[in-house]
Amino acid sequence: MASSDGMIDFLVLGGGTAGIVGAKTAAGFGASTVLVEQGRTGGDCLWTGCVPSKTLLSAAAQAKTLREHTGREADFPAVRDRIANTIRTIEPVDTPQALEQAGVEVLSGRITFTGAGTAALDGRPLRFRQALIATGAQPADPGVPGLDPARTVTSETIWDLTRLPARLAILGGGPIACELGQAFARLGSEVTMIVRSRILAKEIPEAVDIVRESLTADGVTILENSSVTHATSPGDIQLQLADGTVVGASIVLLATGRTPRTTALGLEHVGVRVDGRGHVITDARMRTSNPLIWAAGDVTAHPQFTHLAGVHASVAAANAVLGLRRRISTAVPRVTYTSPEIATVNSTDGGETGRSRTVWHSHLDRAVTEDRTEGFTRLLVGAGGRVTGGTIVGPRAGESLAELSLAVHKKLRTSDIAGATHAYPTYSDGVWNAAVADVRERLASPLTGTAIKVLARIRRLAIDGGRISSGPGTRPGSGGRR
Ligand SMILES: Cc1cc2nc3c(=O)[nH]c(=O)nc-3n(C[C@H](O)[C@H](O)[C@H](O)COP(=O)(O)OP(=O)(O)OC[C@H]3O[C@@H](n4cnc5c(N)ncnc54)[C@H](O)[C@@H]3O)c2cc1C
Ligand SMILES: NC(=O)c1ccc[n+]([C@@H]2O[C@H](COP(=O)([O-])OP(=O)(O)OC[C@H]3O[C@@H](n4cnc5c(N)ncnc54)[C@H](O)[C@@H]3O)[C@@H](O)[C@H]2O)c1
Repeated sequence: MASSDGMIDFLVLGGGTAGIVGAKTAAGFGASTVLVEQGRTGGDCLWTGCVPSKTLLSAAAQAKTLREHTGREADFPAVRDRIANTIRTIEPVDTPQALEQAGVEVLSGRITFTGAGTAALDGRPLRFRQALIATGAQPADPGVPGLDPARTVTSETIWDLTRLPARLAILGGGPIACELGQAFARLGSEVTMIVRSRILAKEIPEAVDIVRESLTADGVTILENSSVTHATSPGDIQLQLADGTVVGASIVLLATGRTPRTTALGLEHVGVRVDGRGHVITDARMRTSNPLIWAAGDVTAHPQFTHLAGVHASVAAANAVLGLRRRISTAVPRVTYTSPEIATVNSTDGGETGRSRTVWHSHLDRAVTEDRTEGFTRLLVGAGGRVTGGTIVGPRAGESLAELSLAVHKKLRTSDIAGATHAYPTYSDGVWNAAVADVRERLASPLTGTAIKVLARIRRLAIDGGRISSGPGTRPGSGGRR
């Protein structure tokens, strides 16, 4: 909270993941901290992002099983109730009360900067020493002429639908489109995705091919390299595509990317620069072009993930309050929670160097026992056998990713992973087997092969020369010496 002279040490703009983590970190270091939120604390992740979408995916997987086993359809209002319950269960850690308990004063309203060290909260002046911009992002509007707003939803409003759409058209092919598209198809909607590029353009093609096949098997029609020119809606919506195709829909979901919330923040009054798309520019310490103003989360140009929002905000708050020079990690993990999942760390289509080791899940015993052999585990390996990244495709691939993320973050070698025993049979065996394959191949190099032969020869000579024997009284671990 603000000190007695009204000066705030650390002012946080926005109460999503970045704002909450940044504020709690700063208050934990003893800074007088004020967080301002214009709506509900908790942000996109809790209310309209990760939490509802992962619950929906889980409910949709159960709906598919129900239909396959009984022919019965899932009850959409029950799915909505389940989402609301999940949010209610997770919400308490993000409430203003939880923040106040952590020593953060929470103010409600819309904030803008007014000058150096000053801001206005709905007209009320505030003074601060340092600030964190954590105002997030919102769905981009692709601007389709003729689209009926009453039958158009985004990732923010799709959760208000009271009935399952009979025909759902989705503009976009990123993680939002793929996750929600698969979920609604499994719940029983007829889903068509219209994508300007290919789906999941950041992921490697072999991974995307598997997910595309799975989406198609669930009944999703995917129209890639397509764009909508305009819409008409006498009766159902008709989306006119550039190639002449017409897609009919009862509801249209816009999932064409997210725009940072930087307009009307008064950034020009504090010298905070933004890039061409409106993202706040930061350095690797999360400092903006104003050395006393920091930024984290979707408002920056970093990838838009909850885990990055939290970690980057914590780095920003520690640097701001304690004057540290911490830098953000370059290991960036991400998971797309389709079935199967694509889990990746530092691997992008076209951005890979060094060698790769791939274990196809047709050779992974856990995948075989579960009849889910469509995926693979790929390790990217750099100089000296260091793990530089990787991609895993399969059920719960995100869980096996943790080991790869640690390996990349700590610059571990494949021999480190190979040397750690992994429980059998697990999907993590894929990471292990790929690491073992890499080590084996390196051992097969002429130099290492010669060294191994020399060692084996010395051992043989020692046994033949009688210096080591298996006579009675030899203790295990004594090296066999008598
Ligand atoms: C459908 C969907 C699914 C997702 N799934 C995942 C996932 O599975 N895993 C993952 O890692 N990420 C996921 N994401 C992304 C994740 O939700 C975001 O990266 C994360 O929520 C960003 O947090 P943030 O704090 O930067 O922004 P936000 O959560 O958007 O918080 C910003 C806050 O600032 C407030 N604000 C804005 N302007 C002002 C102002 N002027 N004054 C006061 N307050 C203001 C807003 O009201 C908001 O509460 C998903 C996103 C979506 C849409
Ligand atoms: N599992 C997760 O971690 C998760 C899940 C959902 C969202 N997110 C985050 O939210 C961000 C936003 O997701 P997103 O899927 O909206 O965006 P995105 O930027 O990842 O993908 C946008 C997609 O829309 C397409 N597109 C753009 N304009 C179009 C148009 N006019 N017509 C048709 N297609 C068009 C692009 O080709 C692309 O496929 C993601 O980048 C991700 O960081 C993460």
